[in-house]
Amino acid sequence: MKLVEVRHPLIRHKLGLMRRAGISTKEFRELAGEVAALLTYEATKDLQTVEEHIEGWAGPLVVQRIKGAKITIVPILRAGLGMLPGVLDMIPAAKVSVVGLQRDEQTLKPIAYYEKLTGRMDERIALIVDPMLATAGTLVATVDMLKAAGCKHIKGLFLVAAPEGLRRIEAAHPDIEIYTAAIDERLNEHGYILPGLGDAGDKIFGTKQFPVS
Ligand SMILES: O=P(O)(O)OC[C@H]1O[C@H](OP(=O)(O)OP(=O)(O)O)[C@H](O)[C@@H]1O
Ligand SMILES: O=c1cc[nH]c(=O)[nH]1
Ligand SMILES: [Mg+2]
Repeated sequence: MKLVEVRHPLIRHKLGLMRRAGISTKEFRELAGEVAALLTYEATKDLQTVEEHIEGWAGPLVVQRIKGAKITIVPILRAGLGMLPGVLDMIPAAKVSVVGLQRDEQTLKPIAYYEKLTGRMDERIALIVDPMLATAGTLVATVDMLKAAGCKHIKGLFLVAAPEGLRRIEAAHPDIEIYTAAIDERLNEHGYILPGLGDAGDKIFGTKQFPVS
């Protein structure tokens, strides 16, 4: 499985700010969008371009245009919505395919409750976005969903990933690509990533926060 930990100084700085206890909803949201944009830049490096002949201000010239790659962004509700604006800043014309999954707090198994994919998934590159890859139950179920819809080219963008989850997704779906701002140490007994970010959904939406360590 292609796994890229994007160790760019801007990303490391912004992620460091996100890890502070007591960060405000506004700050967390802004930083989630900014890191998502930087991850998108990295994850789209291999898009192919073609030459296009245009009329420029000083005469004809040849420019580059992205070669017919159709992209759909796949935010996983709810926390994935926090990364969506940053990804759309980079790819404003992308179609958005929303999926909704929530982890059961006891079993840690994902419960799927929503799926609205755009058309022609078999022709598209899917960019899954979710801040946290913990046990990977949510990601495995999402990739299952996308493959069932015919999707063949899948990339996942995460703010933080746990080694346990990375091993699980590699075993289940070795053909996908993962881009993450950080590979953290481990999961705690509640399935939260350490040092992690805490509950990313709660931080993005300003809902209640549990002590989890
Ligand atoms: O890798 P896993 O162990 O499956 O955990 C990761 C999932 O947990 C969080 O979502 P959560 O279930 O809290 O839903 P929310 O976004 O609605 O808060 C997170 O945003 C991921 O989707
Ligand atoms: O650390 C974690 C794990 C799952 N979901 C989160 O929001 N944070
Ligand atoms: Mg949550």
